Amino acid sequence: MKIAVIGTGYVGLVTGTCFAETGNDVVCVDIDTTKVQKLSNGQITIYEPGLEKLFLRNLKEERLRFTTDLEDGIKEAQIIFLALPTPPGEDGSADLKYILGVSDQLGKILKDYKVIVDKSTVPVGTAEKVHAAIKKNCKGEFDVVSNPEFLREGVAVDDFMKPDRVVIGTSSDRARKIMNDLYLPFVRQGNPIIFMDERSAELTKYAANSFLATKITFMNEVAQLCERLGADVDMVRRGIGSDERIGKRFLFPGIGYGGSCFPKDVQALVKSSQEVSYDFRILNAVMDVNEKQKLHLMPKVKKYFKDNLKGKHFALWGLAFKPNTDDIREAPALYMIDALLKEGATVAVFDPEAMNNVKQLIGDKVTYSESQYDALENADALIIATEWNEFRTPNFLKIVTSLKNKVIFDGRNLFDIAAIRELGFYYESIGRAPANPTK
Ligand SMILES: NC(=O)c1ccc[n+]([C@@H]2O[C@H](COP(=O)([O-])OP(=O)(O)OC[C@H]3O[C@@H](n4cnc5c(N)ncnc54)[C@H](O)[C@@H]3O)[C@@H](O)[C@H]2O)c1
Ligand SMILES: O=c1ccn([C@@H]2O[C@H](COP(=O)(O)OP(=O)(O)O[C@H]3O[C@H](CO)[C@@H](O)[C@H](O)[C@H]3O)[C@@H](O)[C@H]2O)c(=O)[nH]1
Repeated sequence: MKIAVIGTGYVGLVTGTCFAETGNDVVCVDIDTTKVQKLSNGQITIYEPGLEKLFLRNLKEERLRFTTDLEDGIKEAQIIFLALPTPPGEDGSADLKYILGVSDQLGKILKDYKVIVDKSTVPVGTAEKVHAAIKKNCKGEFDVVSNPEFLREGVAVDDFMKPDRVVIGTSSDRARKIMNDLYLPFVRQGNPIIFMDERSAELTKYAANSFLATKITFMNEVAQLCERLGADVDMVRRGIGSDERIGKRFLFPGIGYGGSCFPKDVQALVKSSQEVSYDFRILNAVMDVNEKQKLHLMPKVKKYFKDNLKGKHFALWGLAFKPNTDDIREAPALYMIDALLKEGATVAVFDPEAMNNVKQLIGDKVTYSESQYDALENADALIIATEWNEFRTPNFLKIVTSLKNKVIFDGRNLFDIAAIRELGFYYESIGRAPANPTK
């Protein structure tokens, strides 16, 4: 099939590459000239495990190409995916200016029948708005389909190639058949393509993200209780997660959920609810708890240093909002950095992939280290914000020799309490008793 993908960010690039990988001809369109130039020259623009290999192979096979010219990009396509940003507007609702702007342009250039697919996360009713925006200028035939994307960053290729399910919202039989043919290679292992109406598909995406954010937040509140009641959240997590009705996944407490999706999508669903006079109370609580959770380590840090962080120097491991990505959107680490700097401390950071993005955002407010161990030089304590694998079994001897004090604040519960106690560290984590608290 011939496919166009408009927007070549995390979702667009993965979508375009994976469709090319199953033999389709894909043209990706983006307004960012530098990005299109780099991609056309075989230079990948995001870090996503496994993506570069597929990207290069399909570029070489000429099943994947990039352009800034929308008309050229879509002219042969039977299906046009919109993988455009839907950032929060001033009031927290999803801003549809990119989606509706491109829809408006499409209306002026569509000639023969095409399926326009909302891949972006968009509020209920957007398919109708896209339809109206295209229809305004268009005499040709087209259908608008909602096909929300559920991939996670860091495992995006796997999630896309082997999805738990594909959700397709359409009331057109013609579009349904085309979408079914396109996705068949991805669901051969038995996971379903679930067809529904457009509105239900749009809501499914927000409900999924909000449910997962609620699950994490619930565990973060359980962790708060554990700290106050002398229980261990890891034990409680295992105890409840083995009940199949609850499930083992997404029960890991930490310094809050971040990323480009959960924070904005929970907020957008609350806003959509308000617009139909419904107060989605549980989600208001989720947002409130998560805001506070991002700084959950701060009182512990301040308490250890007797409420005076002025002149203290910290090593911070992990900047990306989660491991295996360079994405720092709404990363809890950034909130920690901000809070530490406000207290008069200095920070040396290390992240395997996200340092350039942080440099672009906050420049020389922190120092950037060559390795996780360089960051420790002369630091008063180590803070861990992201659970990259290389932080899980570090060389503790190097940590001991570089740090001024044997002190670790761990926002992702990486270490075994008994082992770290043996090593003599003062160690604070989430929902577990501190190790060596008297030091
Ligand atoms: N990032 C994820 O993991 C993820 C997963 C599922 C769904 N989503 C949703 O998918 C959508 C896209 O997210 P993303 O993370 O890929 O965004 P992104 O910011 O990484 O990429 C968006 C791309 O669109 C381009 N763009 C903007 N205006 C354009 C225009 N007029 N024409 C062509 N290109 C244009 C930008 O230059 C950018 O390259 C959002 O709605 C998001 O909520 C994201
Ligand atoms: O047990 C857990 C699991 C995750 N997180 C945090 O939750 C955030 C989001 O993690 P994850 O969901 O793995 O990453 P995303 O790439 O943001 O993916 C989410 O958002 C995407 C965009 O909508 C959806 O497509 C995915 O299905 C959905 O999982 C991160 O800050 C994680 O640290 C936890 O704190 N505890």
